[in-house]
Amino acid sequence: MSMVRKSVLVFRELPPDQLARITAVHEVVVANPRKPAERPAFEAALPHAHGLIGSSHPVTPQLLAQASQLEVISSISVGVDNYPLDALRERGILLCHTPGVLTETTADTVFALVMATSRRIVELANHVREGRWDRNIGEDLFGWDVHGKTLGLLGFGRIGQAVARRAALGFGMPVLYHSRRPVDMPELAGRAVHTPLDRLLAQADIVAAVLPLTPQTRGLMGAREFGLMKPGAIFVNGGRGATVQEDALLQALDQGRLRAAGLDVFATEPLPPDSPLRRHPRVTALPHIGSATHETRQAMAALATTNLLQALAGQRPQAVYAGGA
Ligand SMILES: NC(=O)C1=CN([C@@H]2O[C@H](COP(=O)(O)OP(=O)(O)OC[C@H]3O[C@@H](n4cnc5c(N)ncnc54)[C@H](OP(=O)(O)O)[C@@H]3O)[C@@H](O)[C@H]2O)C=CC1
Ligand SMILES: O=CC(=O)O
Repeated sequence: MSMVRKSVLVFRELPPDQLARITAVHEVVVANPRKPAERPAFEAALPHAHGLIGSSHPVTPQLLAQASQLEVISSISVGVDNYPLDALRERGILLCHTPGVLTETTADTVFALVMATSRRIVELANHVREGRWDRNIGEDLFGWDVHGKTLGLLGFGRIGQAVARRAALGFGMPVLYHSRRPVDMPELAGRAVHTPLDRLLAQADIVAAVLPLTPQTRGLMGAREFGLMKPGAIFVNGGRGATVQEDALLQALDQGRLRAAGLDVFATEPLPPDSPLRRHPRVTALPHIGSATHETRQAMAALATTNLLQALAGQRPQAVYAGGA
């Protein structure tokens, strides 16, 4: 690695072992701009930073304009919707991310939401916790089978395919998927079928979105799309909240068209206190925990640190999303 000491701004907590890898080589400021007390330190360090590493905070073009020395942003996430891609390209700044290391964990989370919504896990656990289990439950509390149901996947990249494997191989579910290009997945040998969006929505019992947020996917699921879903279908989102028009989702739930929704991601995060999604009886809401296990967050931090150090040493980083020479 390069012996030239550069300035690194860590804008989200990093595990100590990864932070130590950076401080061994570079000057480091740790300041999370989401914490008011740390905001001044973040702003003071930004103009000198050669590298940024972190996640969750949107790097706006205005913020980028203050970072005149910047060579690389290393995001501790696979999604890159928090970054101004055009401005980064114009300035030749590398954007690195963490694909692959979080795929299986995020697929587990998506599948957990499929199970939780279909079998009413949270509602029934609360039934016990709140002391309402005083006799055998009746039909009003029965759930719905997952095995054998048709799963419609919006997005069929790394995570979508990992969800499909769980569904098709573990639960005998036929899988339909929507993406711009068909994917050859011999492992599923015809059990995952590339399907136009409208047909997928009309045929799937459970629709799970694992899409990146882009100008094309923003608001993809609106009133028309929820209206095409089977009456009583379930909707799950493990990609990005803003791919869904939340008002339309709520309306589909309230009108009884959708049976339930399982959501790990929201248009605004954390979910605002007055959001009806917080307490809706047929919504299982999680605080964006797709990749949040000890093992996976450690692997993401390690990959992001490697990306950063490689970029600052003038090497091609392991996982570049965009930019650079
Ligand atoms: N909940 C959480 O904590 C997590 C959420 N995520 C989110 O999941 C997203 C997906 O991750 P990953 O699977 O690794 O990404 P990939 O890039 O591997 O997959 C993206 C998929 O989306 C499809 N896609 C992209 N644009 C469109 C479009 N306009 N219309 C239809 N399909 C489209 C792609 O296919 P094609 O290009 O052929 O259209 C591809 O199948 C991330 O970008 C991130 O936002 C990721 C990790 C954790
Ligand atoms: O949402 C998480 C990510 O890695 O992207």
